[in-house]
Amino acid sequence: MSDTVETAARTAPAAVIVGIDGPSGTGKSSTSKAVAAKLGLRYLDTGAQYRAITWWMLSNGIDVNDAAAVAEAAGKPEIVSGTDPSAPTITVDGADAAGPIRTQEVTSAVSAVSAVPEIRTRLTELQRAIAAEAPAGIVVEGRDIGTTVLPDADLKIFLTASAEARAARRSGELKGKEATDLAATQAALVKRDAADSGRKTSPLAKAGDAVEVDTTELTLDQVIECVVTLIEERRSA
Ligand SMILES: Nc1ncnc2c1ncn2[C@@H]1O[C@H](COP(=O)(O)OP(=O)(O)OP(=O)(O)O)[C@@H](O)[C@H]1O
Ligand SMILES: Nc1ccn([C@H]2C[C@H](O)[C@@H](COP(=O)(O)O)O2)c(=O)n1
Repeated sequence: MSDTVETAARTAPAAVIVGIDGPSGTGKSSTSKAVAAKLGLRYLDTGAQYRAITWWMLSNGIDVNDAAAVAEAAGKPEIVSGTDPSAPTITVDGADAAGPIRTQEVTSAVSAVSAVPEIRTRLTELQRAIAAEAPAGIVVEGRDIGTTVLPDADLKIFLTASAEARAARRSGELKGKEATDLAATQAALVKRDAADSGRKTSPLAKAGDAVEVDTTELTLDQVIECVVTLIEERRSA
């Protein structure tokens, strides 16, 4: 090994694996993307993968409430995630799925599809493979990253926020909506959280060794700063 290569190997920080979990609208995606971009890490949105497979089921006429039919089709679509935090991508069988996976139809169906064990096994394997290939490390966000997908992650974060704050954030994304929509948005968030927390296989849950960050009263910049500080502390420990 040349001196230069040897010095670089000694000084380059080891790959860092970060898992960020939490209920819907707590800021997982915004925080994870920004933290990964700041620290030169890859970024994986596992919710986008569950949405993508749900979109494929709906597009192929599979009844998402028929767990046996969903399980039988679980291995069929090819899901590919691009992990550049400044331009994350998701394709299904080669087609760009970034737009279609955000429709109300997919949002309403995704909890049923993601409760099917065969779906979880398939995507958990994919997520572990992506994390293992990230040279400098990766920020992976979802619902079961700390408990199931990456139980040996260097840092686990569990983001929370009040249902009111999360609904207000989501409504802010949909400018021009009436006040009554805020209540409907909150009810939909709470319903999806209950389904995600209540399923048998790898439910939404805080890992025992995760750091909980309540973002209700924090700006997004404050949450990003907090997570960056926690990662730097782990790296220097
Ligand atoms: N601390 C914060 N303060 C104010 N707004 C925030 C904060 N964190 C995130 N947001 C905003 O809240 C909305 C939801 O954030 P984001 O999509 O990151 O949440 P999420 O936890 O990934 O949600 P989901 O699980 O539904 O994908 C976005 O519009 C984002 O800009
Ligand atoms: N690790 C994960 C990530 C997501 N899901 C399911 C449950 C969510 O309601 C849905 C969509 O996720 P979002 O885009 O809102 O982050 O996907 C899961 O079960 N496990």
